Amino acid sequence: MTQPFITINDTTLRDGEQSAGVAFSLDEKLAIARRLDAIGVPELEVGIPAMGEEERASIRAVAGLGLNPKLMVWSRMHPEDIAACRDLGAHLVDISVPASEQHLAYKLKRDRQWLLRELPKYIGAARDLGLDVGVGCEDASRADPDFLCALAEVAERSGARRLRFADTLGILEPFTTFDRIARLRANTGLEIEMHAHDDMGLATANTLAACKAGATHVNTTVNGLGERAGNAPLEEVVLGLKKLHGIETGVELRGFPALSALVASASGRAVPWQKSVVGAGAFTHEAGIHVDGLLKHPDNYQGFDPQEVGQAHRIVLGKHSGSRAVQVVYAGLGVDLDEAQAQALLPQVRAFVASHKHPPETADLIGLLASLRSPLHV
Ligand SMILES: CC(=O)SCCNC(=O)CCNC(=O)[C@H](O)C(C)(C)COP(=O)(O)OP(=O)(O)OC[C@H]1O[C@@H](n2cnc3c(N)ncnc32)[C@H](O)[C@@H]1OP(=O)(O)O
Ligand SMILES: O=C(O)CCC(=O)C(=O)O
Repeated sequence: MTQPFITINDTTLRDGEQSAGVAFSLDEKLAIARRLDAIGVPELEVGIPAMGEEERASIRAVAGLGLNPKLMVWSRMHPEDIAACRDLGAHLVDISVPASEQHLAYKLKRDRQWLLRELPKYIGAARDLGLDVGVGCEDASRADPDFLCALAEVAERSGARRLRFADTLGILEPFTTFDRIARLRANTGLEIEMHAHDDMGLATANTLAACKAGATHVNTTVNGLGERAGNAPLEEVVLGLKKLHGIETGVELRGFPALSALVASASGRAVPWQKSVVGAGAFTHEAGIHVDGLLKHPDNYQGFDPQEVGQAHRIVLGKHSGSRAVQVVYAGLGVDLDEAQAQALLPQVRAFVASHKHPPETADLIGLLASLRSPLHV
């Protein structure tokens, strides 16, 4: 079943900040929230009130911005945690419940009956605070699917509106994700929110599969920040939904470079060069055949136009360059080279990259040309 629209619930400010060693300042949180709003992200998970007054103050401050996104906070099944969500300006609370036997028995030392019995009172307490409720099924991927359906039934009956399916350990693959979400979809009227982790590099694939199976909401983080290997990256999920499934999110893709740079700086976690969509290398070309093909027609070597995500193709010279690329790069410097001159430069470009391990910059290119034109090379 395909949804025409999926609601992005971005958790950069909650799970993203749980990335080991990351701690946003208040100003950074506000700047990230503003920019997520500016590109049209409709929901933000903004923190954990039980962490203390500083965290609550930051949640109030985000709420005080009066932005468009609905704000969600995260809570354990603790009366004090729920009480800490009072008057923060949040709209929703995700009440996290251990859904697997592993977590029930070895984390909380409880059993299924306890959870089914206790859950309604926490949902009721949160509803009494005027909050909408999502039930966050932690470790849902290892939970008994029948038990998840039972949890969904109790949650729905008790006034929750959403069930979060968390692949807490990032152990699912897309086919299983599809089956698990489709089964839930067939058994509950609740909104279903997919929360994926990238331990096996499948967070985006699992998120897209969940959407195909009937999930209505998905969690993302900018640059894929988050616990361990991170969460499903916002930029990949929005692009994948649009390009692969024709599903809209209302998120403006061209805003990604600035958002990515902001979160990289605030988190102290550089974006990997090869990172899809937002990495510096994601649209950089060196190989001669690719550059030649790209120049003849962009669609020869692009799956989508980089301008759609606020980026542009960049051509650099290197070990795998061909003469066409040499001519184009030098033309960019105002130097016209004929085919023979370009061919003559290729060995020098190769030698440069072999010794420097990076493409020649403008000054290097001028130097290479000068040495070619020096008497030694005539
Ligand atoms: C998979 C996820 O991302 S879940 C979100 C995890 N995020 C975080 O942990 C970040 C914020 N956490 C914190 O600041 C702190 O851990 C706090 C304030 C929440 C709690 O701190 P402390 O009271 O010192 O507890 P501590 O962190 O050592 O242990 C966690 C406690 O929560 C309990 N707990 C864990 N999940 C739940 C839950 N869903 N419902 C109720 N209790 C839970 C654990 O069993 C443990 O309690 P115990 O010591 O009685 O066994
Ligand atoms: O309990 C939840 O809401 C999910 C928490 C989470 O971040 C996870 O399980 O990875």
